[in-house]
Order: sequence, then structure tokens, then C-alpha cells
Amino acid sequence: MVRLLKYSKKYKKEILLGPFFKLLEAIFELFLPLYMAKLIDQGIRQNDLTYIWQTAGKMFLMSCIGLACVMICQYYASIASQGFGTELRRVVFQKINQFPHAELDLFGTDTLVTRMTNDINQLQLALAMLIRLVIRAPFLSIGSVIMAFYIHPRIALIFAIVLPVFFFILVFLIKRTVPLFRRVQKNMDQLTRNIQENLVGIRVIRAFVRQRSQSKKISHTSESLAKNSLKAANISALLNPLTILIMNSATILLLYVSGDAVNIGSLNQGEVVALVNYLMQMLLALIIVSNLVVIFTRAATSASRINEILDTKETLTDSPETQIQLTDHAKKDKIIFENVSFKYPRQNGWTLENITFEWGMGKTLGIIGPTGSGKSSLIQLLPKFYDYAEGNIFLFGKNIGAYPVSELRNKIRLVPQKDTLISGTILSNLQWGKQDATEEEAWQALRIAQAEEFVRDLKEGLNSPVVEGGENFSGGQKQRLAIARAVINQPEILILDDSLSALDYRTDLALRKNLKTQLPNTTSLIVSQRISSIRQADHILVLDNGKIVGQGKHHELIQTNTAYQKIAASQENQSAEVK
Ligand SMILES: Nc1ncnc2c1ncn2[C@@H]1O[C@H](COP(=O)(O)OP(=O)(O)OP(=O)(O)O)[C@@H](O)[C@H]1O
Repeated sequence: MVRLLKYSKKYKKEILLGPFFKLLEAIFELFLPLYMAKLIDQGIRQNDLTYIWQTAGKMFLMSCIGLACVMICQYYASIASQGFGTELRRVVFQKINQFPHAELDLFGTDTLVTRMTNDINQLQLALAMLIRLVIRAPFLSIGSVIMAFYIHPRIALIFAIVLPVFFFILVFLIKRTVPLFRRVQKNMDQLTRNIQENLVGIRVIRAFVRQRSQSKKISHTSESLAKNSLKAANISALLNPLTILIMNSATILLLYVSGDAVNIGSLNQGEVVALVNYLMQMLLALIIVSNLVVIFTRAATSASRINEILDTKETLTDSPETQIQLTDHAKKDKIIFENVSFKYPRQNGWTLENITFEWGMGKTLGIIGPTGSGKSSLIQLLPKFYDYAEGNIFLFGKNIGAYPVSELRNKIRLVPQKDTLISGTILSNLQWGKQDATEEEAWQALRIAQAEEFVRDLKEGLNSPVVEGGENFSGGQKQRLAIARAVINQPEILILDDSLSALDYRTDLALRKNLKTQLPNTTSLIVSQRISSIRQADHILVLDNGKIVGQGKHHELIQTNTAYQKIAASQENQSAEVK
């Protein structure tokens, strides 16, 4: 947790001054019972009105200054903790943004969401408490004991008896609650996962009439969260009555012992009141300490979850040295895969095995194969979304490891199988592809993607709203808008991962023709299950079970490759193009 404090360094002043003001307040608070004792013993007992007024005035002034100190401290604590939380969230989000897909798969979005929200809130709270209470509470409890000894050392021994009893109870409660709080955090992760899954898949849930079972699942997780939270709260709730019990018992004992001391004249009535006050102060401060222990234990769990993100070593790093080793191999104008093998984390066998092929700049590569054959996995290696385990990939004369990730990804535009549009307008979505794209460029991109006609038909044209995920467009419209977004900056490499699947054959054909004629310098890679979408490619790969089982041009494959012939045969009735 201490490690994370570096993200609060902008707020050094607040972090130092906050506890200082709180300490000032605690000092005043510590002296108040002494003044009270004097007021009773010297003022009230001797009927000295002037002394009473003077002492009461001093006590009032001390209370006012104390209040001002508390307010300043709270102010500093809020500024520092909010600022720290904001900075930490920024850093964590930046880190998550750099995660390759393998790391994203390993964590899962649900836990990343809880860590970004719940865990950082917990750390924010811990910092605020650190500023407000971490010095004050121990200072007050120790100070109260010292003051009690100063007033009457023998009676102050009661404090020495109460302290260990209280500590015993505290340790007992903390030991029981901490594991429960850990479980609560896990439940939170699970609940976020369930809610997210249900909201994203709400249409599927309705289509399969699974509302009831899904609601049950969420209720179950919710109940388990409530159960663990309640258990922890019930145990924590014991703290207050137990403290009051100790406080009252100790007060009775104190009054009993003090009575004798007053009778023999070794203690004044005012001092008895002061001792009772110190006893209360000590116990209240200890309750705060116990709450702090709970807050910090929870924060420590949160800190380790945040550190887990920050410590995650990116499996993909920019490594310019690989360029030096491998330039000999590379052919300047080609994209080359050389014996590439790849598997997903936690998988046993290869997802892709010994993949070797090459294709030239400005040419089109088609990839076809049955579902699950590894087509999407293959294309994700090129922009370094995943790192491959064996072999080499060269891009225009350099091993891809030699490219800084951002440079590599700026060269490549990938339209994934399930692309999403971002909430905003059509234009703002297209500007994701090119920040300063003009309306003219936007229309040109839409034209290439065969989307111009339907966008012109919309009342607000380019400024038509796009809701989250682009759910206000049809599947085919979404695909075309996503393609327009990808082609707007005339990318060096364009990868379409089954992105034409929702288009009818005529639109698919027109779109591919546009890509060829309007983007002559773009090297394209088209993944498809339909032969019609890739038959005109300059080179075609046939994948099966993670291996290349054929490559060449359409007319060669259709003559000689059994796997390709099988796919063609199964599609014969679907497309006139294949015949
Ligand atoms: N993120 C992932 N984590 C683990 N395994 C994965 C992941 N994505 C895909 N796989 C596995 O890798 C294999 C290849 O999947 P891939 O998506 O590359 O196939 P595909 O040919 O593109 O299939 P489709 O045509 O159905 O999209 C499959 O067995 C799949 O289960």
C-alpha cells in the first residue's frame, strides 16, 4: 500500500498539514478535562465566579480553535484523497489500456471494473482516514493514559487494566472480520461480472426466455454478498456495545476507587471528573483505532489487487534490438510469417502451428477455414494483440517485435468480427479512424464501405446519433460503418475479420471492388467463411485445426486442394459467384 502513496505526491502539503491540524485539535482536547477539573475544584468549590468565567472562556476558545483545526484537516484530507484516487485511476486505466489481449483475458473485465471503482475508493478512504485519524487516535489514547497518571498514578492503574481487555476484544473481532471483508470483495467481483454479462447479453437472455434463471443467478450472488457483508457488519457491530460495557464498568470501578481517594483527600472532585473524561477519551480513541485497522486491512487487500495490475509485466514490449538480429531475413515489400506457432494462455495444445506464408505490399490475402480453425487468432498476431511463442513475423523488412506497438497499430486497421461503434454520431465514429477527418473524407469512406446511401437517407446524415455499441443500426449497417471507420485514413494494411458476413452478396462484391480501386496502395487481408469473399484475393490460405492445409490462388485451390473443394462444395448452392 505504501508503494501506491507515490501517486499522492502532488498533495504532499495536504498530507503533512492535515495531520498537523488534527494533532493541534487533539492537544486542545486533551487539556480540556484538566481545565474542567480546575473549574470544578478551584472555581465552583471556592465560588470564584471570575475564575469560572475565565476558565470557561479559555475552554470555549480552545474548543473553537479545535473546531477550526478539524475543518482545515477535513478539507486537506478531502483534497488529498480525491486527488490521489483520480491520479491512481488514471495510472491504472493507462496500464490496462496497454495490456495485450492475453492479459485482458487473464484478468477479465469484471474484476478490472471492480478494481478501478471499489478498490480505488477503498484506498481513497484509507488515505483520508490516514490524514484525519492515524495520528490523532493513538495520540489521544496514549495522551489520556499519561494525563491520568499525572492526576493520580494509583487510580490510573485502572487504565492499565482496561487497555489489554479492550485490545483482546479488538484482536478477536478483527481476526473474524478481515477474512469476511476479503470474501465481500470477491463477491463484489462476481456480482459485477454477472450484472455486466446480463446487461450486455440482455437481448440473448430475452430471446431464450432466460430472464428468470438469470435473475435467480444475480439474486444468488447478491444474497451471498449481503450475507457476508451482514456477517462482517454484525461482528463489527459488537464493538460498540462491548466498548460501552467496558467503559461503564471501568467508570464504576473508577468512581468506586476515586470515592475513597476523595474521602482521604488525595483526590479532588474535579479530578474525578477529569479521570472519567480521560477514560472515555481513551476508549473512544481505541474504537477509532479499531475502525482504522478494519479500513486499512480492506485497503491492503485493495492495494494488492491494484498492484497486481500495475505489476503485470506486459508480454509484449517494444524491442528494437530484434530488428538488428532479423533484418537479413526480411524482404522489404512483404509480410512474412515464418514457422509461427501460438497458443492462448492456459491452453495446452497449439492454437496455430507452424504457420508459414508471405504476401506482398498492396496485394490481397484471403484466409478461409472452418469455424475454430484459427483464422481470427492468426490475424491478431500481426498488430501484436497477442504474442506468438515460436517463429517470426516480418512486416515490410522488419520483425514486428522491432516496431513500437503504437507505430505498428497505426499502420494496421483491423475490423474485428464483432466490431462495436462508440456512442456519439456517425461522424465522431469515423473520426476515430482519422482524428481530423473532414466531412468530405467521411463521405468518401462511407462510399468505399457501401454505406453512403443509407447514411444519406438518415435525417441528420453524418450527425445521426449512434447509441452505445451501435445498437440503433442493423448488423450489416454496423459492419459497413466499422469498415468506413477503418478505411478513412487509407491504412497501409487493412484486416477484415469476417466483417462482410452480414452483407448480401451484391454489397459484399461492390465493397470489395471499391477497396481494390479506391485503396490501391492498401495491403488487405480478408478473413471469411465464404469463398465468394476471398476468391479474387491474390493469395489464399486454407486453415484447418490451426494449420495451413493449402495455399495459392482460387483457381489452383479449387483444382487441387481437398479442404478448399469441400468448403466450395458446401457453398455451391449459396452463391452464383462460386460456380
Ligand atoms: N481469447 C481466447 N482465449 C482462449 N482460447 C481462444 C480465444 N479465442 C479463441 N480461442 C480458441 O482458439 C481456437 C481458434 O479460434 P479462432 O477464433 O481463431 O477461430 P476462427 O477460425 O476465427 O473461428 P470463427 O470462424 O468461428 O470465427 C478455438 O479453439 C477457440 O476456442
